[in-house]
Amino acid sequence: MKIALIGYGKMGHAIEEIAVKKGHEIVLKINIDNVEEMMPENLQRADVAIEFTGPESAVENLEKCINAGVPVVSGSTGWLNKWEDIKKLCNDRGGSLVYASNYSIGVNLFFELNSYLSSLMKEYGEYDVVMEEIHHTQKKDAPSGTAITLAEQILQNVKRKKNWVNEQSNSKEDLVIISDRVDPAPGTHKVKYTSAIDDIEIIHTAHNRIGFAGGAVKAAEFVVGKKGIFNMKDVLGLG
Ligand SMILES: NC(=O)C1=CN([C@@H]2O[C@H](COP(=O)(O)OP(=O)(O)OC[C@H]3O[C@@H](n4cnc5c(N)ncnc54)[C@H](OP(=O)(O)O)[C@@H]3O)[C@@H](O)[C@H]2O)C=CC1
Ligand SMILES: O=C(O)C1=N[C@H](C(=O)O)C[C@H](O)C1
Repeated sequence: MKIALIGYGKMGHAIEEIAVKKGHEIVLKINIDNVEEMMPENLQRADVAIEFTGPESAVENLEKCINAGVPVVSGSTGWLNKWEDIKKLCNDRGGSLVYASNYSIGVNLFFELNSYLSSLMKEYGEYDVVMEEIHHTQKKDAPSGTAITLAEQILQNVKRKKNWVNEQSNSKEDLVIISDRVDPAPGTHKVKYTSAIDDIEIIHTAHNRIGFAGGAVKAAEFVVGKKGIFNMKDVLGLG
């Protein structure tokens, strides 16, 4: 598989290492200093683009890939206020897109656990729920994309919470997400249910970026030859 790497930072490097070990070829590397090379004829040399840049650049990069007719796997977080626009563009152009706030298998299993635990907790109003995410200090967005996905799962089930907030709150209706920035934390997510009697806590701790990068390469292998919009549940067959 020929891969265009859009964003050659921490994740771009980790993805390159895994992709090359699996026998894939990196045919284009785009970073902030050579964005002008991201033209259709260059993108079209790849079977798939993998985009990990950041909140400010993701939307434009996705538009370029979709308009060039190149399937794209995006991991950038902090841009989902533009999700509907990207979805429409992808559908209108008959394109291919995989998006996940977190590509690691462990976090995707954790999502299943979080969803199940929150479905149990819908009946037990004596439990409050709070969240915490811990990442390295270079991270540009807060809360993390993964924390938002976890919060949305909880809000779907625990109806006593009305919305998430990224600050301390005295309102029982707010699902509080605390964001901590500590080096070199690759990514820790905690969901804690507390009552006067006991606490129940689930935690996922990434030890490095290998899980995210390996999942993104898996998603790229999955999307080549397919049309439409997919997520990691599709890639992993989690139904
Ligand atoms: N979904 C998932 O599983 C994961 C998602 N992420 C997300 O991926 C994104 C990138 O993370 P990470 O690799 O750690 O960040 P880095 O800052 O290490 O890398 C981002 C890279 O993108 C480059 N860049 C910035 N703007 C552009 C642009 N317009 N075109 C091309 N390249 C550009 C940056 O260049 P420069 O440094 O020169 O600015 C940098 O090299 C973040 O949004 C993060 O939250 C991270 C890990 C896992
Ligand atoms: O920026 C990061 O590093 C990470 N970002 C993703 C997120 O915002 O959830 C995934 C992972 O936690 C690492």
